[in-house]
Amino acid sequence: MTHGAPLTLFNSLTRASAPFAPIDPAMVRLYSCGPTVYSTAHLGNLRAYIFTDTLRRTLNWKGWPTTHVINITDVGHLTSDADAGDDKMELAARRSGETAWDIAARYTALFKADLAALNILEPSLWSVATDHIQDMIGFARAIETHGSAYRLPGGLYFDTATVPDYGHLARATQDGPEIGRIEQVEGKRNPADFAIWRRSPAGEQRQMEWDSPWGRGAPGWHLECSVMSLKYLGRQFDIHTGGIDHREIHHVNEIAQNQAFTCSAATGANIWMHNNFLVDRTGKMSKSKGGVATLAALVARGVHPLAYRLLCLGAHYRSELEFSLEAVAAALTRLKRLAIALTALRAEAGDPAYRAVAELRASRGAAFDWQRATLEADLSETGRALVARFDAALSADLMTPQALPILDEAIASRLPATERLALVALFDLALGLDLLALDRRRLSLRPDSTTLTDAAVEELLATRAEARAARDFAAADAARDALKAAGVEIMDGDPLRWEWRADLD
Ligand SMILES: Nc1ncnc2c1ncn2[C@@H]1O[C@H](COP(=O)(O)OP(=O)(O)OP(=O)(O)O)[C@@H](O)[C@H]1O
Ligand SMILES: [Zn+2]
Repeated sequence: MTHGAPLTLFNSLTRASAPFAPIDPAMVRLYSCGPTVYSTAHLGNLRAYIFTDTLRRTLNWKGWPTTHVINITDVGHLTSDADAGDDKMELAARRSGETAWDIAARYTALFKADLAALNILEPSLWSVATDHIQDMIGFARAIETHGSAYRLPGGLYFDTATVPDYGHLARATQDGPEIGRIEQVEGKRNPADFAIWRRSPAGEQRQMEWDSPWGRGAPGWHLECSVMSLKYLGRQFDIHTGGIDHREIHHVNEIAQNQAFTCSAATGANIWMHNNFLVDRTGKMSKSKGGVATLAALVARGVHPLAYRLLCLGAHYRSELEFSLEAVAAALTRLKRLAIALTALRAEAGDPAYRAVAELRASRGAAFDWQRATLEADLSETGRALVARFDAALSADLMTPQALPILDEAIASRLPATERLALVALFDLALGLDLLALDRRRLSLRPDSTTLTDAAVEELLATRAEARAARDFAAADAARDALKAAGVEIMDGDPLRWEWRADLD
């Protein structure tokens, strides 16, 4: 059963939005290009997964169960997407002195922790590239047998002239096609041809290398995603996602390989969706930039991860989003206001346990039919109208910036508290802000820059209260100033009494 308005999604293949029609309504199949685990994901990378989580939750919200695969790229991604440079993993290993395997394990774990902190649902499957080397060799052999690949001293290369309409995805979305901007290699048949399998250079030993019909070496990054998506989701599945940088090369080459493998014009996925960049004043956020660009760095400043999720939801996924500390601090303030309203609402409603929502983390892509049936059972006409408007916003290519104000409207409405709480729980199925568990205490994170402990704050507050009682205003002011200087927000008359202020310096 599907709910509400028809879901329209923007397809980069056609440059147009169209109503979504699943291949199999009993299971929508979704693949997201995963992280290259050579360093900590930056906030831009994480925007890509907040987008896929919103997509996945929206599909579930509409009543479709999903199988969602995210891969882990732990080999084969070169420093330039244009098929040139070093393998990012090998380079990181050389620089740090750790093994490439240890680096992959560490950054995979950190990436998963970041996703959990952002309340992103676990995919149905994490597929790790180095667990699929034999599959990749088999796939590449098939491509070679079909006449779409040729051997050069450097390895096995894909012949882009052998597939129909090579580069369509990039051209469809770009005025001046630049598909040929790829490493020049002696013997390549076409400028855009790319490596499927890279031989380890003579006399050089990679940490990650395997035997293959084309010599000892490693798979190309594009090959990995073709193999893992088709293996788990079938030769034609519903939706493939990635950042907009993948639209020009990586996904173009995945499509070409899929066509060569299946001997057809089919691209592998019906819909290719791309999130736009998180940018800062200097342009696209990328791993080479230091500073505040990671989730851990935000947390160190006392900014809760869900504030970053809210910031992302406040922009449409196809728009650039400019990151600044001020913007994420404003999102934190907005989240705190929500927390205050929701704490009051829970108290008023008598805290019914919406276990269906609490158990979402384990849902692994189940349709939200169960939760929705429970939560929508007793809605009034006004409540149903709010749900319909929220649904219409989401259904218009995931227009979260228009869905968020409807949440505020529901909370501020004159509906009974239990109904307002049900609406919050419903909307949170799609928004994933963990709204029922939000409280201000949880949102108040101690910035690393502060010199005070919680106990020291309590002590200074007690000193201030005593000084005030004794009408020693100088001492009271001194205590207040010390607290302020250490990043404490004093909230007289508030049951919380104080909280940490995010450090924006
Ligand atoms: N600034 C950004 N904003 C949004 N998405 C991004 C940004 N940078 C990368 N992505 C996306 O993040 C996902 C993970 O990419 P991956 O881990 O391979 O990053 P990367 O290419 O190594 O990062 P970088 O571009 O910083 O070197 C991809 O879908 C990629 O398109
Ligand atoms: Zn990919």
